[in-house]
Amino acid sequence: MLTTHPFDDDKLKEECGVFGVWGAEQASSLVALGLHALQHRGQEAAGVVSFDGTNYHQYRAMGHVGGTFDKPKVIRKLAGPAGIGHVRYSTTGETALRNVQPLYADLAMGGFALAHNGNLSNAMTLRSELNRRGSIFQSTSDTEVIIHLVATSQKEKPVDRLTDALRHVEGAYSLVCLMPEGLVACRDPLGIRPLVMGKLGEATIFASESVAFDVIGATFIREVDPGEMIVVNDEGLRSFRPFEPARPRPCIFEHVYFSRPDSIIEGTSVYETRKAIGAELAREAPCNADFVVPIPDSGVPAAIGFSQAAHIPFELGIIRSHYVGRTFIQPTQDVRHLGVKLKHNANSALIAGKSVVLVDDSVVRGTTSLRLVQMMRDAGAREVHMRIASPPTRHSCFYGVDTPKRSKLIAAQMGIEGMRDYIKADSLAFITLDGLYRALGDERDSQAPQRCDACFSGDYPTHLTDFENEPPEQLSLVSNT
Ligand SMILES: O=P(O)(O)OC[C@H]1O[C@H](OP(=O)(O)OP(=O)(O)O)[C@H](O)[C@@H]1O
Ligand SMILES: NC(=O)CC[C@H](N)C(=O)O
Ligand code: SF4
Ligand SMILES: [Mg+2]
Repeated sequence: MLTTHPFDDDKLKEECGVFGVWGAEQASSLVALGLHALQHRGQEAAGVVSFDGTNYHQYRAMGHVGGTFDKPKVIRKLAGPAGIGHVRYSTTGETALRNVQPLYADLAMGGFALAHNGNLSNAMTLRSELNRRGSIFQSTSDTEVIIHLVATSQKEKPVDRLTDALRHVEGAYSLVCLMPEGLVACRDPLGIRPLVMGKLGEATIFASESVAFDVIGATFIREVDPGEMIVVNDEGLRSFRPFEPARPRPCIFEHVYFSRPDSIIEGTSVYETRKAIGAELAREAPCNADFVVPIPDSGVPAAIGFSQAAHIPFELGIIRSHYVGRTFIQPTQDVRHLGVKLKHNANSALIAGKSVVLVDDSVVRGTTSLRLVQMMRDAGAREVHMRIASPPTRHSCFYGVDTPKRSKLIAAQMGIEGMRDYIKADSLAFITLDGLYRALGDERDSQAPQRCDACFSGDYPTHLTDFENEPPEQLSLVSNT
């Protein structure tokens, strides 16, 4: 059986990445490079659709970008000066070729290709209605609902049909589309998922994260604003705001874990923000230890910030193998437990006899913490403390991150002392939600939070129509942070 991660069940499964180009020679080669830089956002599958002025060309495959889109014969077939691409981690619909994006449909208005990062929280409800009215779905992904809403809209112009469609959906969407008017980029009114705009020569580019511009030498221009739709074609660029204005609620977890540290979000380096979070954590939950040890990869910047603020040396007490990517052929059940050492191993010569404070960005099921605390002890650590650079993850995400059900989130099941006991650490502390906002340069407004922080607070910024009948133990709208 193929899986996307050796410990597949234990993880927040990231989200998706989108990329779009208008006005470049062989746009698909830029799309492939951009998707490569966004690979951390989705490793299940990747796809590209290009437009040569007359025809659309498409290619989708399971697995990583490299391995498919590094082949000249694949790129050559994706002809034309415009292209969009997607890397997927599924949130609705199984991991199968029919759900791999960009989705494409020949509509009465012309070709329509769509790449979506996010998740719609009323997709099931809309799908049943559309089914009843005769729509025939080709996939099980929430994203396809948008295509049927565009197809059945009564509006004249293609872009108006898209706007009309999006007025019916709820949840999170950062989209790039190829359609008769050109390349269209759009972010939901709350701006839950990121989307940025750049330039390379005459070409206009959109991407989930700015790091994708770096790899192709493009210049960052600005973020696509929450609720903004931008249409790019040979006549130029047109921006408009077709939705009711709303107070933005961008995802706070992008800063903590999802985005690459070399990306810039909301004008700030993700790396610097993570260091600031680590420093705030050190102030809120100080700890005496010989070393600060990061849990690679994503715990590293927060650990550097913690170490600098606490004046405790930073040491690589856990070494991460670079040969365990996130695509891995799962070993047989009896050797599966050995897998943990494939990714992380103790630097025993450093650790023996020392007290360490492990710093990680988040705890989901607690598997990583449990294994690594034990690994430190096996390596002879005298004391093992654990500090986490986000508040306890107590609620599931419905906006494009594949979090486990609440019943699988360790912090939804027990308090901090219970978790400390479970992972067998000498001490355990999480940054507070207010502390996290402080590290981001804000003071959290508890009546109207400036960001989506629902996985910590339970304060979901949209209706969750499809989940209204979930049992309360799976879904709680009550804040208990
Ligand atoms: O409590 P758990 O269920 O174990 O999940 C939490 C862990 O998962 C993530 O790391 P991951 O290994 O996915 O990726 P990374 O290498 O980018 O840190 C996160 O950084 C934590 O280390
Ligand atoms: N993680 C995502 O953004 C996924 C996009 C879409 N909801 C899908 O499942 O394919
Ligand atoms: S629930 Fe959490 S991960 Fe999901 S969008 Fe909100 S803050 Fe981000
Ligand atoms: Mg990690």
